[in-house]
Amino acid sequence: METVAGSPAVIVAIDGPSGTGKSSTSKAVAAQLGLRYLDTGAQYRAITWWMVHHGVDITDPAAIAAVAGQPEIVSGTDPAAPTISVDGTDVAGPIRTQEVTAKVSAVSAVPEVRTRITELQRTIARAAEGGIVVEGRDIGTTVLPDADLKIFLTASPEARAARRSGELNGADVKATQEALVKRDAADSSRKTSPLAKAGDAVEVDTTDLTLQQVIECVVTLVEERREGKTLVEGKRAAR
Ligand SMILES: Nc1ncnc2c1ncn2[C@@H]1O[C@H](COP(=O)(O)OP(=O)(O)OP(=O)(O)O)[C@@H](O)[C@H]1O
Ligand SMILES: Nc1ccn([C@H]2C[C@H](O)[C@@H](COP(=O)(O)O)O2)c(=O)n1
Repeated sequence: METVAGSPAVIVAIDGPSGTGKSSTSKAVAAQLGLRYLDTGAQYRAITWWMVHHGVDITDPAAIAAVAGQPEIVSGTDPAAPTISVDGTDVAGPIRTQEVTAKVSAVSAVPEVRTRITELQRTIARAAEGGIVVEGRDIGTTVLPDADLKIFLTASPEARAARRSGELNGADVKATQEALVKRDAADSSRKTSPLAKAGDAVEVDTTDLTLQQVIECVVTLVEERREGKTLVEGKRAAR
């Protein structure tokens, strides 16, 4: 399968803790290389929003599991304008509230939620004929273990908190850092498909890099992988 520009389709998995730059990097890389883009965190936020909206007790995993199949989540994968809706309602704004952020780790730890959302992610990735950048916490390990390229972004908690505080108009950096570290701990310690680096992922520490430098680094890695695929496919065609 080939992209419009004639390059082989690539599946790129980008994982890492919160605030390491996954969304900004993935969107920019996808836009630059003509790939689709999927924000899997937005999907977990969307199902969390639905649970809150329907009065489901977030502290009760059985209650969450019982209704996990009900919401219809739709993700738009244009990197220039990604969208997310639940049951036809645009939830791009509501999923970014403090309430959803505080509850998303508990909801996303429920195995029935993960099974549902993982199936959706695989369907979207399969449909992206020209290739896709998928970002999250378990993409390289669980969702797309055969991805052509796996990247694991890291950054110090201080750098991540400073970035997030800037976004939240000067919010208390210490409180932001505590909230980030708490969410990472919950996401890394859950039993089902925790936040983890795949054994074959390339780790990029973004602490002292600008966003532009990270984007350039990932674009280069994707292009190298594509060149490798072109060579392999060329050899196959010559046989
Ligand atoms: N290398 C960088 N240097 C400075 N700021 C950055 C860098 N990478 C990302 N940022 C900024 O940090 C903030 C968080 O980035 P982003 O949302 O891409 O992180 P994320 O890993 O997707 O976080 P989350 O998992 O919580 O969604 C954004 O404001 C972004 O512009
Ligand atoms: N593949 C994924 C993506 C996200 N989550 C959960 C854990 C995160 O805390 C939450 C929100 O993600 P964010 O918007 O901050 O990227 O969603 C997950 O479990 N698996």
